[in-house]
Amino acid sequence: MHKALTIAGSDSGGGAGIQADLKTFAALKVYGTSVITSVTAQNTLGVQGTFDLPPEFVGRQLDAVLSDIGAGAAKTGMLANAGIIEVVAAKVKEYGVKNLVIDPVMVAKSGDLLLAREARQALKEKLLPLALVVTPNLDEASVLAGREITSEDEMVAAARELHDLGVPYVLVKGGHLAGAATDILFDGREVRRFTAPRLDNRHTHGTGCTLSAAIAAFLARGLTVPAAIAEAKEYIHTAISQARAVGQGYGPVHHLAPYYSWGD
Ligand SMILES: Nc1ncnc2c1ncn2[C@@H]1O[C@H](COP(=O)(O)OP(=O)(O)OP(=O)(O)O)[C@@H](O)[C@H]1O
Ligand SMILES: Cc1ncc(COP(=O)(O)O)c(N)n1
Repeated sequence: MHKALTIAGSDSGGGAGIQADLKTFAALKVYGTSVITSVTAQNTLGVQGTFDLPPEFVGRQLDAVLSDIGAGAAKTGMLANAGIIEVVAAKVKEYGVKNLVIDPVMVAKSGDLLLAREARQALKEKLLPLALVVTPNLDEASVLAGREITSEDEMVAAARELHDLGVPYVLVKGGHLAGAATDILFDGREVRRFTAPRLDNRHTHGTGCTLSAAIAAFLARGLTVPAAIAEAKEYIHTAISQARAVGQGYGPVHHLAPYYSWGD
């Protein structure tokens, strides 16, 4: 059985975080396990509150999953603070977790902080070197590179710089740029572009979470990184194209669960 682990925050609204990741794993027929870092009170309008779990308890969840079930691939999302980043890094090393996808979540689409500002350095120094793939959006790439990234050329330059930090595959996502939705992958040798037509749909809550979970799911299934990204890109494109209003704000993308459909 293919297995993937998500280490992320809970979104009570069901659109992002752990919930998006587990829906993605299920739709891609990968057995999903979860380690919750923080519980958010959240809906389609924004984040009303966050309650971070003690790092020690995040560690206990990691021990529970990794000592028994294991994971062919793992992803991280919201990590909340430096204490949690440190315990995740330690356990990834202890259990030799392979195929780690890091979605360096910092701020929700609604503008709410999901990672303490003072933890950004810990993310860069302690966790990034353990990643196989990192998937920053434009804002996250700007923070990690230390300057504004606003064009495709700058995305390529940022991908090269992040690769120099020791990440084998850097995927800078261009979802927030105008025009086609193009993501740039740098693997230390060549630059590859993954492009899809831009969809005119405001219901894009959880796109980043879903993309990184889909990459982890396809890695767990044994695909190479470029192949996993190509498949994940197709998955997120379809998921955005089928997204509907749920609640009054930005609705979640639609997960293509194999055994049921929306109904009415
Ligand atoms: N309107 C759109 N049409 C097509 N693809 C899109 C659109 N918006 C985002 N994408 C794609 O969705 C994926 C996620 O990209 P995005 O830049 O939105 O990530 P993100 O900002 O981390 O997401 P989130 O806002 O959920 O944290 C990328 O592959 C991106 O190209
Ligand atoms: C628990 C959690 N994790 C991640 C996101 C980012 O997703 P988005 O940028 O689509 O709000 C979120 N809103 N909540």
